[in-house]
Amino acid sequence: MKIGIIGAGAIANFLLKEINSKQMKNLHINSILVRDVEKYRTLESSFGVKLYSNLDDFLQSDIDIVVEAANVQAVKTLLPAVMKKKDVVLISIGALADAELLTEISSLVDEYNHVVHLPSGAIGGLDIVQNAHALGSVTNVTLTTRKPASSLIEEIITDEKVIFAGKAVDAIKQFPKNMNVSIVLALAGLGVEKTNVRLVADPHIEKNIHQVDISGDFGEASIKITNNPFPENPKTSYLAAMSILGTLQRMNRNIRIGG
Ligand SMILES: NC(=O)C1=CN([C@@H]2O[C@H](COP(=O)(O)OP(=O)(O)OC[C@H]3O[C@@H](n4cnc5c(N)ncnc54)[C@H](O)[C@@H]3O)[C@@H](O)[C@H]2O)C=CC1
Ligand SMILES: O=C([O-])CC(=O)C(=O)O
Repeated sequence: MKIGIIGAGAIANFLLKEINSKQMKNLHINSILVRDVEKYRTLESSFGVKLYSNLDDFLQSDIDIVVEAANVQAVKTLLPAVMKKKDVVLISIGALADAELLTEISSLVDEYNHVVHLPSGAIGGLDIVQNAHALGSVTNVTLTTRKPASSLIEEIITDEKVIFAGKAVDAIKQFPKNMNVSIVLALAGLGVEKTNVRLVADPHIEKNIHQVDISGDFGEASIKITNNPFPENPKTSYLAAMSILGTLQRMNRNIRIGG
């Protein structure tokens, strides 16, 4: 499968190393869309890719699928045009908290028949939420995220501080680089208005910890993921990048595990 990536940050570089440098079977990154081609020119020789700054040229290049690894704003701006031409894997899923964009994307899926893949990113438990919600009988989904205080706030604190408590739809507005997980969780179940979120800045941790609590007719579940952060971008968990790779690898398989 030939891949085009939007963005050239921590996640994109991880994918370039794992897929192109290690010559991963059945996957190859051919094209990267950036805003400033000169800034990233060395990627061409290091990883054998071609850089584009024009979306149409990028979409017309030799790629089967687009992987977005940029940010929420880029998804809002670029996704409708991408979906008319290619299947897409999104990691800045927070963009879909925007009800208008979600409606537009749903009608583009119907019209152009391209698939939108939403990897589980830095969390787990989406299988439980989706299955438990099959009869619409999930009553509560709460995400509690703890990140190192220095990656969230400038203020120096000695005790942990809750910096957000409320609905997923508001969490992503205030923390677009940290709360994408809350939106994939919401889309899997109760929606962005009914999925509860707490974001805690913790001066005593070095990992990104996500706790997902689910209850409903099925029973109760709690899943805690203690994520190693990316050294290049500590806001981002290593698992988020791995989840893109896993999603791409599973597309080639005919035995589907977990649904
Ligand atoms: N779903 C999840 O679990 C997670 C999602 N994320 C999302 O993934 C995104 C990427 O993460 P990282 O690679 O760590 O961030 P990063 O900040 O290292 O890299 C993002 C890159 O995208 C580029 N970019 C921004 N707008 C662009 C545009 N319009 N066109 C082309 N390039 C553009 C930036 O210049 C930057 O180089 C985050 O912003 C966040 O939205 C991050 C962690 C977890
Ligand atoms: O990487 C993480 O731990 C979660 C994250 O930043 C996001 O969901 O935006």
